[in-house]
Parts: sequence; structure tokens; C-alpha cells
Amino acid sequence: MNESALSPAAIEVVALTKQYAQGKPAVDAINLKVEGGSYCCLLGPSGCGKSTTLRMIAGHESATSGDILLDDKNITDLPAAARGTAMMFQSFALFPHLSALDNVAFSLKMRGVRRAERHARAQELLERVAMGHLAARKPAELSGGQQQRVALARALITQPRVLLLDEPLSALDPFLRVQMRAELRRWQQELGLTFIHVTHSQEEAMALADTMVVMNHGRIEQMGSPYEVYNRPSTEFVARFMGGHNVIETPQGKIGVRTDQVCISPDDAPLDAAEPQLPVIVTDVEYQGTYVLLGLQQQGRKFAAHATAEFSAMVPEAVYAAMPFAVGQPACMHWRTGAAHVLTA
Ligand SMILES: Nc1ncnc2c1ncn2[C@@H]1O[C@H](COP(=O)(O)OP(=O)(O)OP(=O)(O)O)[C@@H](O)[C@H]1O
Repeated sequence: MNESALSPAAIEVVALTKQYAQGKPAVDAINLKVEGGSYCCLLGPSGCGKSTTLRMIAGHESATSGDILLDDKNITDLPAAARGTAMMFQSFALFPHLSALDNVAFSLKMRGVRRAERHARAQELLERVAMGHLAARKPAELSGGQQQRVALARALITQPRVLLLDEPLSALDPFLRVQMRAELRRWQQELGLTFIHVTHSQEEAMALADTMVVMNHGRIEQMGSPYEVYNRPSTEFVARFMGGHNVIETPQGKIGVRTDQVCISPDDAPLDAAEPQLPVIVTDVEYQGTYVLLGLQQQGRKFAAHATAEFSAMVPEAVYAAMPFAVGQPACMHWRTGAAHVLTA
């Protein structure tokens, strides 16, 4: 394959909207810029509009209004095959009756490319993803990782400038998912292409993305590097969705404090009066190896049986061993002022 053919493009969406029916749009006037050659993850709970956004970029779904630009070219109304994008689907969606080679060559066949040429190009791509020696195998004769590489080669055969991935890892078992995730990241870096990857998994997005885009109800809640989004969730929704945060009501409004940045002391321990603190009851103690996870409930609040704890604290194992807590024990949750940040509604 011609090396220069794989050149990344930036994607920009401007006021992009999808209205399937009356009522609230599934995607509501979102603005998003994805840099060429970067890895972007669209993330959010079920129904937030992430797949619809991806399908509109791919051209598998029409936009109700707004624009999609690939570099400076407006591709909003172009057919999928003319956009410069390609899609890799959930669980790779390989044709089971075709060899790896024919799977990869399939879209060239659809475009009327002659057999010898399409096989040569497919073989070249399979070599590139270290699968050349298994070109004759059917998908069922390949491991999950090998299938992923065939799916990648199949998506790359049309020489896309942007690869769109719709929950590509969700059908895999957890162990394989982590392996395949690392492989996807490696391929993205080696190919230098723009990847836009839809996932509902915070962990997956954190591991892969240069830019995370957190969606909720058809809108973008927050966009930034995994570090920025995890350390500075801007809204209560993002703090709760990302996990690992306590959302605490204060007279000044809601604040977020990471669960590994709150400290727990016995009720009667002398504390720095300048430090924000909250009297709590320990409702749960869970050993997690490196950390012990304490479930906590604000003192004086009614606590329904089986309800999940209101707050959590991740206490390093050694710290907990030196000062253990019992379920039902009153305690004080406190944190450095600098560890907290204000959340908007
Ligand atoms: N073809 C369709 N016709 C009507 N409504 C649709 C269609 N596809 C999606 N929707 C609705 O649009 C909203 C967004 O759906 P979308 O599939 O984009 O969400 P998602 O965030 O990708 O969810 P999931 O993780 O469950 O796939 C949902 O309310 C969904 O029911």
C-alpha cells in the first residue's frame, strides 16, 4: 500500500443536531473539534447520543442540521463511501464465511476493483498488521486479537483519513478487552490516523484518548484530556459518571473531591480547624488490595438499608492497617481545601 495514502484529517462538527422524532433531539447542536492524528473517545451513558454522533460523521445517518467538516471540506451531505472515513464495528463484524483476505478485500470488490488488484492490496494491508501469514484463515480460526487486526485492515483498505470505531471492544471478555485496547492505541500511533471511538466505559476512554468528550442527553458536558476530565470534572454529572469522586453539598454549592483525596479520622481525633470536614458514619469496609474502600454516610442523615453509601474514601492499605474502622463507627471525613473544586449543576 502507498504509505502516503494514510494521512490523517481533522474532524470538526458545528451545531450538529439529530432529531429522530418530536421532543428533545438525540444530538443537540454539538460543537466538537478533533485534531488530525489524535485519538478521541466519545463517552457517556446509554442513550446520550454518542453513536448517533458517530453515525452522522460516518454518513450512516443524516444530520437534521449543522455541519461536519473533514479538514476544510464540508462532508455533511456526502455519501458514506465518499467521505474519507471508515467504520470499525462492535465485535469486528467480520464475514464468517470469508477468509481474512476476502474480508479485507470486500469493500474493493463492492467498488468493482479487479480480483488480482484487490487481493494484492488486501495482502499488503494484512502484512502491515502482522497478519499476512494468516490471510487464508476464516474468522473462526483466528483469535480475538487476530480478528481485531483483520477488522482494522478491512477498515483501512479504503484509505480513510479518519477511522470511526463503534464500541469495538464491548463484546470481548474483560481480559481480552484490556489487551485489545492496548493494541488499538498502538495501531493508532503507528498509523498516525485520526481515531474517533465510541464507548460507554470510562476506563477504556481514559486508557485510550488524547481527548475525551463526555456526553449527556445529546449535549457535550465536558471535553478535555483524561487528566483534565478526571481531575477537574466540571459538572456533578461528569464527577459521578467518571467515578472516583465524592460530590459534597456545601453552603457555597456542590464540590467534588476525589475519593483518594479525602482522609478519614476517628471522631475524637484532633484536626486542623482550617480543613473542611464532615462528620460521617462508616457504612461499609471493602478490602481492594492496594486500597481499602470505606463507604460513608453523613451523620444525622437517614440511611436506607441496602442503599449505596453517600461518600467513599480510598484509604491506602498500610494507612488503614494502622488505623482500621468498624462498620457503624462514627468518624470524620476531611480534605485539603485545594483538593476540592466547585461543580456546576
Ligand atoms: N433510528 C432511531 N430512531 C429513533 N430514535 C433513535 C434511533 N437511534 C437512536 N435513537 C434515540 O436517540 C437517542 C440517542 O441514541 P444513541 O444510540 O446515539 O445513544 P448512545 O449514547 O450511543 O447509546 P448506547 O450506548 O445505548 O448505544 C436515544 O434516545 C435513542 O433511543
